Amino acid sequence: MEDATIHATKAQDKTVELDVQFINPYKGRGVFAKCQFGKGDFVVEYRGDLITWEESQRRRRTYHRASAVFLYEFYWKEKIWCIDASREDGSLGRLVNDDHRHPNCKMKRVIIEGKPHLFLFALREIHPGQEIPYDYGGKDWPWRKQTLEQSDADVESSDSAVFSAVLETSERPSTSTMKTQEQTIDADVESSDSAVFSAVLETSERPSTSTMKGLNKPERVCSSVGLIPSLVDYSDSDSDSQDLCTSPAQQIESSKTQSLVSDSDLILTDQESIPRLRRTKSIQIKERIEFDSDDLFDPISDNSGSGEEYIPKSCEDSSEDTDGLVCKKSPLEAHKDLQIQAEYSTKTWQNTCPGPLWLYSASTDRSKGRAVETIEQHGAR
Ligand SMILES: C[S@@+](CC[C@H](N)C(=O)[O-])C[C@H]1O[C@@H](n2cnc3c(N)ncnc32)[C@H](O)[C@@H]1O
Repeated sequence: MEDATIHATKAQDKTVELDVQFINPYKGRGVFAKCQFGKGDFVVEYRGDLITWEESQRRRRTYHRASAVFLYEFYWKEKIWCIDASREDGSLGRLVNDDHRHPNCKMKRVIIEGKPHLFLFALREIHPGQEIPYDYGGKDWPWRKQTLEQSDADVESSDSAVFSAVLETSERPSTSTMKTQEQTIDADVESSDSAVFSAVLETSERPSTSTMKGLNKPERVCSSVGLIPSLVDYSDSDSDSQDLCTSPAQQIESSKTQSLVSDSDLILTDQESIPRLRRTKSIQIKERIEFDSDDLFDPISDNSGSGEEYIPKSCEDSSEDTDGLVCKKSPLEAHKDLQIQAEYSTKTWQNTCPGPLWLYSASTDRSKGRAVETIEQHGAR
């Protein structure tokens, strides 16, 4: 634990013991052990901006989904907090991939000097050359639904543009003015081979998400398009001082015995359905400072409210982390982007990737609360 605290305090990774490697275009990069780790060893911190849940929701609405996946939500002091690791800052924790079958690490929330940190600890011995994965939780991650053969086929069918797009670093998106309303897309996305199709968006009031309590089980709208699972770990245990007496390995073992929260505890955020929540214990270290949530807002380079909409300007920006098939803007893919781009006004959008040019336009009849959207193919560029 001392090891973790030292690294967290210095905001340093174990660069001698860990390595980043490009795995494939589908999975992107991953973190690998260069040295042996023992069971219970601190491996890496999931470092980023500590923000409130409200701020994370705001960012989630403005981020491209490739960035939104780096928002890790967790429960602490009866509130949901978030570590936003979307910035490509060279830190390693953000690059650790998911493996729910054979994870060799586990994420633990650790409080150091009054602030929560997310640390990965080894669940067992990790040998040099092995990848460091942990269980992201939930069950809606797209790769978990795919067979190995499917993802291999995806990788093989990916072209060099895809390859370089994944290799490139992703940028923090600028701004967006997307509304916080649910959209139910009534379109036959299966008929995505047609050059032109239109979709009707029906708007509906979403329940207030300012508090978790009292939320009904969300309906899974847009399940065929735009489902973005989240990194979440909502533990409700803040009084874990007894954890100080146990090693991380013991804590990890004990957390495995905790019961899972039922599906009825799922909450819905603006663009996603959060997968099943997990209950884990936290570790408390020298809680000295009472944390003031006002300190947590880090506006970074965020221009929200400028009225500017986020438009992908490159292949990297428009990459789909969910399936890795970037730059192949089929109507289905473009349709997914509609959800990110959708706003209740008239607007146009076009993809910037090689291949056929897809033009998207949307206009809204505000009085009826309906948007009519069109995607049109304009041949190869
Ligand atoms: C927190 S990032 C991890 C780092 C990422 N691989 C990268 O290169 O930036 C999460 C993203 O990694 C990819 N990923 C993580 N685990 C994966 C897995 N088991 N199979 C396929 N892709 C995975 C997905 O694109 C996911 O959205």
